[in-house]
Amino acid sequence: MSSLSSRIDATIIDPIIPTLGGINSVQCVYSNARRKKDKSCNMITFLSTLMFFAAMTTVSGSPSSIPPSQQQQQQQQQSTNDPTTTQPQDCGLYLAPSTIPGAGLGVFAGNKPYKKGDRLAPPDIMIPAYDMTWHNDDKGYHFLWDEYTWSTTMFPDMEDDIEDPFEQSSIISSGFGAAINCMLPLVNVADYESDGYGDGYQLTTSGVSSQSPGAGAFTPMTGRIFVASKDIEPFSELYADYGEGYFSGRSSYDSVPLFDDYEKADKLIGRYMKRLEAMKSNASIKEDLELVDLLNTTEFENDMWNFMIETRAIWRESRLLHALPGPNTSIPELENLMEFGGTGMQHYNSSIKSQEWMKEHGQCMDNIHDGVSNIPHAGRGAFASKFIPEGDLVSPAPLIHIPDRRILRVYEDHDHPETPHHHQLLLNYCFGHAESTLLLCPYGLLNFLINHDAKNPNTKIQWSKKHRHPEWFNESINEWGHSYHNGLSFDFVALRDINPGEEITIDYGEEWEAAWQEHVKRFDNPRPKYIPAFELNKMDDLIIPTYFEVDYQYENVLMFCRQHFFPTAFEAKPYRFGFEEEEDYGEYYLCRAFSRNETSRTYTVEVIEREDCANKGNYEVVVKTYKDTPKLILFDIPRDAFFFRDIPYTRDHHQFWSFRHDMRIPNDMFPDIWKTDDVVGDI
Ligand SMILES: C[S@@+](CC[C@H](N)C(=O)[O-])C[C@H]1O[C@@H](n2cnc3c(N)ncnc32)[C@H](O)[C@@H]1O
Repeated sequence: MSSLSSRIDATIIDPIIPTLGGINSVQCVYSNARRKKDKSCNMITFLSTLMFFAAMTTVSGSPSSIPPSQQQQQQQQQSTNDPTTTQPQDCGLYLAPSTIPGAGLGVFAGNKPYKKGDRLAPPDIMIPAYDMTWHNDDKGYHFLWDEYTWSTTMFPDMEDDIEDPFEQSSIISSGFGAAINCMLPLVNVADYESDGYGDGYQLTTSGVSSQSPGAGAFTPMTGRIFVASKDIEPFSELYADYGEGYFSGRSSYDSVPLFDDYEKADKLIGRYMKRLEAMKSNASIKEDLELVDLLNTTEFENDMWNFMIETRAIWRESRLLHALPGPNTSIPELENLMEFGGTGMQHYNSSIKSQEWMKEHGQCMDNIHDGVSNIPHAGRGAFASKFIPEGDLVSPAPLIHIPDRRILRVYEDHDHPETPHHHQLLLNYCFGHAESTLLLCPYGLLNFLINHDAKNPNTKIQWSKKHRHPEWFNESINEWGHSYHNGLSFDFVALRDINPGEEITIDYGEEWEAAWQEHVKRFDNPRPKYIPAFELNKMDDLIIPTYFEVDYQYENVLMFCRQHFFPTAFEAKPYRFGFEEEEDYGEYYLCRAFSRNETSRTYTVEVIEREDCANKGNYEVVVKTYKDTPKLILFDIPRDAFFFRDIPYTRDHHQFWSFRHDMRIPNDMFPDIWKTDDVVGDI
């Protein structure tokens, strides 16, 4: 299996907005110097230019460099005080402003250190957004979620979800996966499965069968687990690896340094420091005593460095220049950084916050854990992990905005765009209002899992006090709805004391409740015998029906027989599934059970192929032969030999009858200015 970094091509963070000084400050950096203002300014500008280009063009040699600044050291000392005794509360993970400039919020370790391999959070559920381009009539569209989603190539179970998942789908990994930022050299979080830690992902109906009105109304994909890929100090920012492709493939990240840029930056600093030394000891300069004095000041060294750094204002897209430490970095600081591991480490110390900082800026994210809901038909749910007093934060929830919910419409054909057949599953995980096209979808740990209780909810949503863009409350959706970063947040807040283990519920609103009741009333069990393949595979004692009893290989599910039960030489086309390293990897053949021996629980099996019947919309079964025999028939085949796969687009959430409705934002919370004339009638 390839590495995580090469397989991810998408996720998260808001565009990094480099914070650059203006060009004027570059031109005369020494204007405040006490002596020889004009001469020194010109001289330094000239020398700097020479040195900068000399360093840039002759980058070579090995890195060495920067030490933590004094401020960073203080902060580090604070954060390494005994965390178990000094923390205000026991919290494993925080949401707080990211260390990365312009990246919005990030996820931070709580008051305890994590060891390499430790699990960091409850598993993420994963929501597929499929065929978005096709359903939007192949037009370009704005979808902020694209910045927060992961490539489906990460998730083997997506293979059977739609026909071409790798091209057409992306996965919303709604908890950690959506909240965590990436700083390539400081990645400290790994994906449990993809990075070889084991087998986290799973498909599950969470106890809701396909015969329930809840079937297909929530995602079957869960179990994405994140672990520490190195030891992590308390209050450190957590960084996952989005892969270099994420940054190189998006113009808004043109200035984000890649690994290679940090290496070049290290070499550049090495050359720069050598040149500076050489200049100071230059024989002709040595004769000018006043200039020698000047050159030996820290001020001069800082200004030289600033001259180089502030050229970022000209070469805004230089990843290399952005890999260099910021303005006013002194020579001893550069030396220290190089010793500390090079430019890639420059934000290491600033990524570790103090307890006081976290108390002021952070919101605890780990008050809840996941499980199967107690509510009939509801799927999974969120449960209190600790006692949460009335009025306290249950969970912080940054919001991804979708200015026009019609983007989530799903069609069978495009002839009548005003009457969609269905909606993307994501709709069920977002909040809306009857008089607006706007949807606000919360992310953050397990917020997606909070279920509805109309009568006795223990939690409510309220606007957070920590919005990135509070001004949006006074602006119409047209003014901010297309911003390519998020700006609003909810807090889920306890309506009463909540005991550990209690399921967290909110009221989704009267319209949701009415729609659900109507759905339950009308639900007519459209697939009475259907069981998804991923459930059949888990049933060790499954009695395989023969094709005289049921036709499930023609509808919704395909049945395969594992190769090692077969004679070696015959002509049927084998299928290969999954990744080579996986236990199940191997050759499979489509097959069907012909008869069953009830005593030995073994089967007589025919190997088949399915052939598309043109224009008939179904398949014909061709029975395969072996050498000169008319059919390939195998005897005494045990249950273990059978393996099921879902036919694309047949899982419950693709069924047009599966329930769709957004959760509702209460009227008294919804600003009038966000109401739209163009109200969407269908939901
Ligand atoms: C925000 S999601 C909640 C998480 C969801 N239970 C899951 O397993 O992913 C909202 C969806 O959960 C289900 N749900 C939540 N509350 C429910 C309830 N009281 N009764 C039935 N289904 C419910 C519905 O399918 C709804 O569309």
